Amino acid sequence: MTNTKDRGQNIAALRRLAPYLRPVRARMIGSGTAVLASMVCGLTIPLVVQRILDGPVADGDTSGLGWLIAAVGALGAGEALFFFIRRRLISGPSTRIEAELRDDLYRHLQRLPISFHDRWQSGQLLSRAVSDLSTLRRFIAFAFIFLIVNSLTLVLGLVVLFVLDPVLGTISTLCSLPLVLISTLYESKYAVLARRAQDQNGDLATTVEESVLGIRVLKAFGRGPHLAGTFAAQARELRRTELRKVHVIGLLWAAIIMLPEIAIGGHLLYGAFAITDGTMTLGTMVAAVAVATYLRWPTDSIGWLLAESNQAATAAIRYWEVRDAPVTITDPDRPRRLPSATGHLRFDHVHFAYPGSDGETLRGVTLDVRPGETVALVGATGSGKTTLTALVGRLADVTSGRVTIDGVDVRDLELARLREVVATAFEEPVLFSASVRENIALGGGADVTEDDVRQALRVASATEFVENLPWGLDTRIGEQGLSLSGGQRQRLALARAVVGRPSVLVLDDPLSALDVHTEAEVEQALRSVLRDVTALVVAHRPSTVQLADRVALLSGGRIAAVGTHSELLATNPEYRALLSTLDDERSEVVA
Ligand SMILES: Nc1ncnc2c1ncn2[C@@H]1O[C@H](COP(=O)(O)OP(=O)(O)OP(=O)(O)O)[C@@H](O)[C@H]1O
Repeated sequence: MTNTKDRGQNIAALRRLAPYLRPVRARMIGSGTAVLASMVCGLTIPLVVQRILDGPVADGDTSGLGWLIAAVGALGAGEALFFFIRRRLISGPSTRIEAELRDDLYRHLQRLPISFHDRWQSGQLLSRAVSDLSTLRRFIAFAFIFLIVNSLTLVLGLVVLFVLDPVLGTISTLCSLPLVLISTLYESKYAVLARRAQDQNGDLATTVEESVLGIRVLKAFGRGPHLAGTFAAQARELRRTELRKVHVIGLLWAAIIMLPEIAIGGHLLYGAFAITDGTMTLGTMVAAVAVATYLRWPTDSIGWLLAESNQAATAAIRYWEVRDAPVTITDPDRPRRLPSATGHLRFDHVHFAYPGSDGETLRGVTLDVRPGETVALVGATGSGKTTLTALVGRLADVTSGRVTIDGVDVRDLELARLREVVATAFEEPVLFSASVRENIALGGGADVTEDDVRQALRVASATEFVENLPWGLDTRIGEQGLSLSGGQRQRLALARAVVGRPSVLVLDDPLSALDVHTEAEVEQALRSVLRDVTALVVAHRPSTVQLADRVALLSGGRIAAVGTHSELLATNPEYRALLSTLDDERSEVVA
């Protein structure tokens, strides 16, 4: 029952690839036909050999031998030529399909909400985007076609054997039948192991990725050997699964290899008696053995091809698991226009709960940030500041209530338009493996000019250090900008946020990695930016609070108080207490 269900699931996952195959089906059919033609050539050679043995050799008359030898040569050349044509025809389509599948996966990953990425390990996504898709390419280019062609060749070969001699045909057919039974038995076992191995590959990729990204932490805490132990254990697990796969497929192979040998043995035994009795010619027996030998590859390969197909089905299932993940943050059906945003940002009775969590993180936040105003968001750690800021650019959607810009619910705006209006700089300034210019331009869409980039650098007080980089704006910064200091990365992230001249700027503790001197510089620059935009700034330190016109205190999932820094200091004990801990942390850091 389960087998049938699994097989159904496997086939369904592979059938869903049909739209990708359709545009290249002519080439695929051409490739299949070429390989079939190649095999027909191969299968015909034994029949010519039969003619040679039963004709010129038996009669002692070599007059027609030349043509027959030429025919063998031509068939051999045809076999090779058709095989070559197959390869030429299929390599383009299979790599094209792989690229399209990969493109679509990547595009989908970009559209999936942050909640999806929170749940999924990046290594699992990586292994699906890389190794699973290579498995699918191999399947399309090879296993898929050969599974069909080899089965056809097997049937064709059996027909030839029947024509040569019905008994020989029956012997080979009887030896082929157990193949079906063995393959069915083995298939479900192998499918489970294939899935396990592919998942374990993903886990391994996650460990490698995390340890590379976190290499500083691991070194600083001397935890490298510990993680190496974890990695080795995972690698051993994977090896065990691979060995079990080899064991299962080994049994199948042993059976599959044995069957054609038994058939050949049967042919020789029967043929020897039949020739002695005079009911069979030597040429027929040699031809039959040659055909049976030729059928060894189509038969032997079935096990391997089934393994490849199984692996491909697992890869397809894993691929569709990601592609089927719903895109929950989408463009509205009827987007509203926001011609020129003034940047009036409002949170209106906003509630938010993380999927799967027991309680709400935000329980009715109402906050008004007027055009051009800067509001600092202050709250204890874990109070929901980052969560609240994520709702502005729709990195997550409110559970209830609404966030509006100039009176328009952010969910009613086209996402592209919303993200033009709203720019965010995160606490962790992630930079990409690209030039400084490209990293900054990323924040402003396609029409960012050189002047925009330079202006953004000035605002973020980054001009000087960028000019001092070996190739200035063209300097490639490493993965995550690892070759830059924390403060430099943060300033580039800031430049990236302001380059598109957004109306609403969301800054999640943008000054956390700056030293006192640089902080003062960036703060000064920020003041000038903040004059022109509406800004919501998560503040972890008193100096950031000073940048704001007003301060909002987030506590218990609500805005507990709003006022100027000095008002809140004077009137709100919770704010005072919070600020004093921030002050303490700050002085500890400075000390
Ligand atoms: N992806 C998530 N899934 C479930 N819960 C989450 C997720 N991200 C954050 N939380 C929880 O939501 C709460 C608020 O987190 P958030 O990061 O918004 O707080 P914060 O005020 O920004 O904290 P900090 O000042 O430490 O940066 C925390 O209890 C946190 O554990």
